Amino acid sequence: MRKVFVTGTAGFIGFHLARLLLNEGFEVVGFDGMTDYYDVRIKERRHQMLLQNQHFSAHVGMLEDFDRLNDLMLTEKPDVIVHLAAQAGVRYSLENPRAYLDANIVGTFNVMECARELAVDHLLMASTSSVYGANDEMPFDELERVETPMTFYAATKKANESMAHSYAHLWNLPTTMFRFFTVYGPWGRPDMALFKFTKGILEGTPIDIYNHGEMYRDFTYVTDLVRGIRLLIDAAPVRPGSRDDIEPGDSLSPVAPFRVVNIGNSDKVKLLDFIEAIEQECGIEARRNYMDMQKGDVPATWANADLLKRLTGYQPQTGYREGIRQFVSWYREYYDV
Ligand SMILES: C[C@H]1O[C@H](OP(=O)(O)OP(=O)(O)OC[C@H]2O[C@@H](n3cnc4c(=O)[nH]c(N)nc43)[C@H](O)[C@@H]2O)[C@@H](O)[C@@H](O)C1=O
Repeated sequence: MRKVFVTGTAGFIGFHLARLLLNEGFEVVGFDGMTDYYDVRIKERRHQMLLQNQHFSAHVGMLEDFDRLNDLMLTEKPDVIVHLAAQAGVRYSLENPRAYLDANIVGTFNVMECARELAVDHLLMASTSSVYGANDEMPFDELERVETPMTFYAATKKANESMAHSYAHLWNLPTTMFRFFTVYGPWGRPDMALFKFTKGILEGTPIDIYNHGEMYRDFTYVTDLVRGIRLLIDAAPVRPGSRDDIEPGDSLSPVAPFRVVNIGNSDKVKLLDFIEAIEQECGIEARRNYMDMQKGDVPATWANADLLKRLTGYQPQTGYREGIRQFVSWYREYYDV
């Protein structure tokens, strides 16, 4: 049985990925800092659910604590590492940039050091569509320049991509970085739009509408997203012999077994339509509070997911109405409302 070390298993995406890998017969070693950026109880519940499977083990520790992380890695000797733990969130990075520096830069460096030492078969790590920053040519594809991060969060993820490329090159470490597009679904993060809107609508409190509703996101359903990750585990990049070996449209580096891959639904949804679907699902109209654009926010994201399709044969497919239906149903059951 192959062993996968997953960081961030008490988090939203890590939880779903671990569940999928366990269902497929992998052994999963989970590592999570249980930070209190949002309600820790939901993180504990996610770990409790995973622990029902005997092939899952949960370890609590901070990425910044290299000795702890490294000791565990050396004991477990995973075949593959999927690094999802991070300080996430676009807007919080204006309030507390240091949390991003510590978790995303130092923490990711520590994971890379472990991966190098163990010479794992494949290191896969999370980046974000936020690295596309001020780019306005849509849909976003992996080959375009990403030189205009609009928040420090995006800057740390962009830095992670560069850091990882250097290690892939120097140590021949097969590395894939995912650029996620606004992921949503059951067990979602309480700081994200869908959670906040659903809560506000069900409780009858006003919800803020940024940029007067002129916002677009490529909302990606979490079950689709982790299916993409699962398939990419088996698609480790191989260092090309020369530039001519790289297929057009592939982000493979000419000098390293390294690539970045968008995982998105390839559908640009207007935020007002998204909110309307939540209202319909809840059977309650939202009290709307129109506001200006928030500092650091980007008006639109939209993924070109051709590379994911080419590498895995898979393409996310859940529409936002279905995804919202699943989320609201989970939310009502979880909070008993
Ligand atoms: C890929 C990326 O994905 C996530 O970032 P995000 O796209 O900003 O996701 P979200 O669910 O927070 O926002 C979606 C949309 O909804 C708007 N929005 C939010 N919060 C309120 C809110 O409270 N009110 C209103 N009106 N709009 C809101 C917001 O302006 C945006 O148009 C991160 O988790 C991040 O970790 C990441 O990497």
